[in-house]
Amino acid sequence: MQPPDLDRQRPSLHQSSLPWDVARELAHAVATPLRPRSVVLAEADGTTLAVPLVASAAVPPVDRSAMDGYAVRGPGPWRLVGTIRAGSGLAPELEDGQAYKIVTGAAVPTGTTAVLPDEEAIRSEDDVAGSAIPGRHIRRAGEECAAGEVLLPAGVVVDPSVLGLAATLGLNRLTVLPRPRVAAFVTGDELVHAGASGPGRVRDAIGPMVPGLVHRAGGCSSPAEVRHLEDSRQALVDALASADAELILVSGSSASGPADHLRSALAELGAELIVDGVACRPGHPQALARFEDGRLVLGLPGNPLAALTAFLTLGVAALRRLRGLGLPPLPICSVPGGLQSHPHSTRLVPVRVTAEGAVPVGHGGSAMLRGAAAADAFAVVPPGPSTAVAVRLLALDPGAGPWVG
Ligand SMILES: Nc1nc2c(c(=O)[nH]1)N[C@H]1C(S)=C(S)[C@@H](COP(=O)(O)OP(=O)(O)OC[C@H]3O[C@@H](n4cnc5c(N)ncnc54)[C@H](O)[C@@H]3O)O[C@H]1N2
Ligand code: MOO
Repeated sequence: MQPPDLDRQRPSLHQSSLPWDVARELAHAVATPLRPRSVVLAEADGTTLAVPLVASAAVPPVDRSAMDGYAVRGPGPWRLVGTIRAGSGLAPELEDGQAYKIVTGAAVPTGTTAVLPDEEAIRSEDDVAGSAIPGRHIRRAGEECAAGEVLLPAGVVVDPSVLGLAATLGLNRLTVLPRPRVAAFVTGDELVHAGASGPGRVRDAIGPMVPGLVHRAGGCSSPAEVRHLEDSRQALVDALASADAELILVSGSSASGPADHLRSALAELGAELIVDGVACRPGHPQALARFEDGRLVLGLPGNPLAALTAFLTLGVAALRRLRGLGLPPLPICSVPGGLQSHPHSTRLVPVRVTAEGAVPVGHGGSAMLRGAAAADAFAVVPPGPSTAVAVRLLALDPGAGPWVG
């Protein structure tokens, strides 16, 4: 049974639209951080540390050579007594006047007073001479950290350097907030997934954007998870009811046309509509809803640029909270030529970020991606009667650091 009156009972989008900043903050506030779990390092990239990263032992664990050369004891010349390779165990103690040939990173024998680099060594058959400054070229045990030292606080995003550090510490697993799972559905009977657009056929431009956006925003999805749904409320209801993900994206179906079923499907499933339109251009029909079980549904407008701005506005905010992260302030940048404000809506204008400031690239209409493809960020132009000469930047890459601009 379809409840056809649900759409008519709604206030118009213009009445229910929230200011852009309010909508973004709300999307962040309504999400609940995921539960921490232990994952192997290979699965931890992009997750969030749930507990501080603590050194279980000193790094390095022993004094090591920082150069290929000779571990020596006392003043030279030294008699060569052996060779220490990268995988050699600890060599016997050095005595005054003795030297070992050694490679970078190998443990220096007890008693070593310095390492003499190859290029500073004067070699003869069994001896080596040169000027070895005491303590030079030895990486001391505990130089990087002592046992028990807190290296990173909880809340840090795990990136390749964190993974390398964890491995250096001898860890095999990390306790993290995992990447949120994101399911995605594109709707529209006119959509095709190969070949060109034409009368009655529109090439899907949103599906191909989703996996990369989701990954950069710290979620996980795969191309196989972007499913095309026929334009029917029942198909949408079934897909929403069974989607096993913390965030569900639905593109199209967000406005008030005969095939726009998102809001009525959400109502039928008892979802709470949290954002019902955002006062921004493009992207104003975007919506965010929450099921009782906590799953969030983000309605992306069908126009591709509007879908992109909606994901970067509400989707990224919700994902950050699911990952246990705050909503970072957006960097501010000057606009040399100024950008005209809209009287009631926040404008999101594709710009390139240059040394001179933000430069609009044009082609920022809601149905076109040409501007976004050439841009680094959206300039966030607040509503009002004026021309903005400085704007906040919403990065097109949601994984980019806050120093962008
Ligand atoms: N009476 C009203 N009509 C519209 C309103 C409104 O407030 N009142 N808002 C307009 C705005 S703004 C937008 S944005 C769109 C949003 O429409 P829907 O989310 O319902 O999406 P559709 O109607 O399915 O499609 C709109 C447009 O985008 C094309 N499309 C859809 N999906 C894709 C895709 N995956 N890849 C490429 N292009 C796609 C679709 O063919 C349509 O041309 O509504 C306005 N109308
Ligand atoms: O605001 Mo629509 O989202 O113009 O494209």
